Amino acid sequence: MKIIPYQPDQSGLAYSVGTTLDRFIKLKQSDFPFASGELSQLLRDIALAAKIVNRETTRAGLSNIGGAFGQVNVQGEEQQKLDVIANIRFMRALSKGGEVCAIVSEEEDAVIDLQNTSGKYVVAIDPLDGSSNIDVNISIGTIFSIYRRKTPTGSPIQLEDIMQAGTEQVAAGYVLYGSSTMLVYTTGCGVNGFTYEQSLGEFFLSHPNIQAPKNGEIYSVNEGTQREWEDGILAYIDQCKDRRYSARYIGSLVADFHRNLLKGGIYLYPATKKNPSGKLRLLYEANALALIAEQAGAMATDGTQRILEIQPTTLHQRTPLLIGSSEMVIEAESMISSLAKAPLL
Ligand SMILES: O=P(O)(O)OC[C@H]1O[C@](O)(COP(=O)(O)O)[C@@H](O)[C@@H]1O
Ligand SMILES: [Mg+2]
Ligand SMILES: [Mg+2]
Repeated sequence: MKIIPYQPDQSGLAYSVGTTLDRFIKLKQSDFPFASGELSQLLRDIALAAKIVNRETTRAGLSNIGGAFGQVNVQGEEQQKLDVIANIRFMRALSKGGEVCAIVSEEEDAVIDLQNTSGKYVVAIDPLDGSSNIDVNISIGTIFSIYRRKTPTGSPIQLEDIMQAGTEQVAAGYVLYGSSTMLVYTTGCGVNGFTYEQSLGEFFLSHPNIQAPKNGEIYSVNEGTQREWEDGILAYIDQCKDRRYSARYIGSLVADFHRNLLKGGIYLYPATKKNPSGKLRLLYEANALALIAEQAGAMATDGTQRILEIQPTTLHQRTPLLIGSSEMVIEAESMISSLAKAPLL
């Protein structure tokens, strides 16, 4: 009988493709020498809620949870039933874990104080992104940002715990409920993507150390709003067309961002007459994706300023967003600054 030693993975990484999210989180905890494991547990709580929301989204067409909820949220947008369900699922997961003291959600007017003064973390979340796509079976997502609270634990939460710039995020991620379900996140040490294996109920590492292409040939913008763009945006999109780039726009930020992150491209949601500060929300849409973009070597700006450096002043603050391959974002930004801003029609 021959006995041979097990040959471990040759990649040189402490983890390899096929590693479960749980195991990966545990291995990565050593990146934070003083970490107590609470952030790791929080990421697991989010992953659990994502699995539940995944279950709800995949059967929405079969049950009575598709369609409008019959109310508008604080932004004046019609809530879908799944917006409300996803919000409940994430709220439950985040409040039960014990690591979180406060939550900012797209679906809640005010900050939700969990009355858990020992919780170290604040979470900002868009529980269901791209919800207008639910009933037509097109990819949707969840976006989250995690901040460490500024004030000491044991004391009531304060405004400064909530109103933190994106640079203060300790982790951020998104879940994409698409042709497969993926969870992509960063803790500031690169970006990793996990694909959900439904029958096993596990997320597995499928996209280790994601690196965004520096350049690309895809532009993503809602061209229906073109009449309201400033000159710099018009000129940049014209140039994309001159170069015969491909136009790709799903209308789910997570899905549009994810495609461009992997393939190379730029996503733009500029200011328009209807949305003079842009449409996307700083705290629970732009910041998380901006951190992921930067960690993957891409960029995110509002046209003049790095998204992560914007100091929020209101909870549901909006921002113009240009995000994606670094060379494309730099070019768009320079066209915006070189062309005098024409007043919006
Ligand atoms: O329909 P528009 O104006 O192009 O807006 C699309 C954008 O709005 C959003 O749907 C907003 O997200 P919510 O569904 O979470 O409100 C983004 O996902 C998307 O990129
Ligand atoms: Mg959204
Ligand atoms: Mg939403």
